[in-house]
Amino acid sequence: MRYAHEVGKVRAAEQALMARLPEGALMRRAAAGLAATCARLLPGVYGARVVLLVGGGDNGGDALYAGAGLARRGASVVAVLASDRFHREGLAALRTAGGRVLKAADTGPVGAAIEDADLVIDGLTGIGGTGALREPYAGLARRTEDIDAIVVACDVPSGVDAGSGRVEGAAVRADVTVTFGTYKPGLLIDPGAAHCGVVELVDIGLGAHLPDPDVVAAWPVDLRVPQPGSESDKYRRGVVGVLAGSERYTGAAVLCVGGAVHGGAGMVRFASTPHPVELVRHHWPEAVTTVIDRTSAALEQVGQVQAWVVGPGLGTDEDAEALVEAVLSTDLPALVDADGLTVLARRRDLLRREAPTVLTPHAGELTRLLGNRTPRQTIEARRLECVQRAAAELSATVLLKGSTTLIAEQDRPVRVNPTGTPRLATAGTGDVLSGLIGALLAGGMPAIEAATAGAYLHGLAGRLAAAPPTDGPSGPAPGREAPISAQDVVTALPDAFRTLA
Ligand SMILES: NC(=O)C1=CN([C@@H]2O[C@H](COP(=O)(O)OP(=O)(O)OC[C@H]3O[C@@H](n4cnc5c(N)ncnc54)[C@H](OP(=O)(O)O)[C@@H]3O)[C@@H](O)[C@H]2O)[C@@H](O)CC1
Ligand SMILES: [K+]
Repeated sequence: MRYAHEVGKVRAAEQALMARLPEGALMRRAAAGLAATCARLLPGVYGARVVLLVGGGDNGGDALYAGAGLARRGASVVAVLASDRFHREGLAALRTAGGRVLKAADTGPVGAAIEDADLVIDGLTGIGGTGALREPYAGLARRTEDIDAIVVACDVPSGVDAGSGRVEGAAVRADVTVTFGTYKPGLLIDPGAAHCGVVELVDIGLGAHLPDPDVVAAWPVDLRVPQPGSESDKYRRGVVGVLAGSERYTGAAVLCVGGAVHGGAGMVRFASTPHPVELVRHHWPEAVTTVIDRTSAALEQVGQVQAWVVGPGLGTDEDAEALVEAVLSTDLPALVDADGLTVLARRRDLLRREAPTVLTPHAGELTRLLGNRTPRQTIEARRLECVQRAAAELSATVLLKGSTTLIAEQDRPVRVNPTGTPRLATAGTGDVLSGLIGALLAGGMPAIEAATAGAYLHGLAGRLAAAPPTDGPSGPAPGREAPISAQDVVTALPDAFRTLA
């Protein structure tokens, strides 16, 4: 797992630790870690051309001390000061080590130094950055685009909001981000995450002073999907019931059952109106299908299951509402998606239940679920805060889809899915995800684990479908990317599961 803490908690931990250390010791630890990474990235430190972009706070101080360290090892270091304020001891250390200093206003020399640099350290803003970068910070951040130098962000790429990953204007795109003490949420959540490059964590001794994390990113070793044992039969492995599709919308049902069939359940039961049932039987003969009378919404017709998935392509009429109500009246884990969420937006009373409920909205669906009080754009810009609020308000496990999928449950760290790909933003992939998570729920996984593993496997399947590994001289490597369909994601799910073994 990668653990991230809110900025306030990072600061509190730093205060507690600083109180026990000599003045400036923590910054020097951070700077030493930063300099060590830079030294590793350079072919050689002696003679390397290094530019420091230095803001007015301690992030700039880190960069100055790291630059001083590199200068002492023979690098040619130039600091560019973005503000009249700067870390005085840091600048003095750099000067003593032989570093040179420019002001951001010296645009000619600054531009030339950045163009010629082998490595640029971005020390403009760290956890103290707020809102869109102002000038001259923004201009300096833009100057790092399309340059030959390796760009190393100090703690957080400047322009990225450390707490949320929000990017409101210019922001540095780093090759490597060296972060201190713990990850910050903005390093794990897009669009911020996409600005970080490779993230390296430098231990500065904060660990003992940090509380439980606020955000965690799951890695394959953390995911425990149910494995069939020798005693398993199809019923013990779990049966998932899928209620999806309607005479008008049929594809969603086929894709949702596809996700469920590949999710490791012992059996998939599918129930709908005649046309989707016919199509599902054709595509997935392994599913047990039932034509149900939508008006009665009697789930006994479908047979015994251990978890329900309801919603994709279901429609939003009264019959659909009756089905959602029937599912949420059971004492079984239930996942509600797509049209089911539109129904829930007008029937939030149905969420009052004991059994686990997983909701899988995109930003627009979450807007409706939250009573249209939070516009879609706000949800997209403040994904972390909104998913936490939704989980608390709706008393459910909420998986918010997007370029970084987030999964929240009340009083637990928010899970961040690290396997997303923009290729997954295509029709029908959400239906595959809901079927997949439903199968994992039926297999007995707790809701947050099922949602986390489902999002991980789904994202990975998308990546594998877009770029299947090809054999190269040094073993399998990702091939070139191609556009993918939701069906391709279904087909790649077994390969995604195999990576967990
Ligand atoms: N505390 C510790 O023990 C340790 C802390 N460490 C390091 O300190 C960092 C935090 O330092 P920090 O608190 O000084 O804030 P920081 O990120 O430098 O930003 C403040 C500066 O940015 C400026 N600024 C802000 N927003 C802006 C904008 N939109 N556009 C333009 N400018 C903007 C703001 O300007 P002002 O508002 O003053 O005009 C001010 O000058 C942390 O990330 C880590 O690197 C490590 O050494 C480990 C030990
Ligand atoms: K920075």
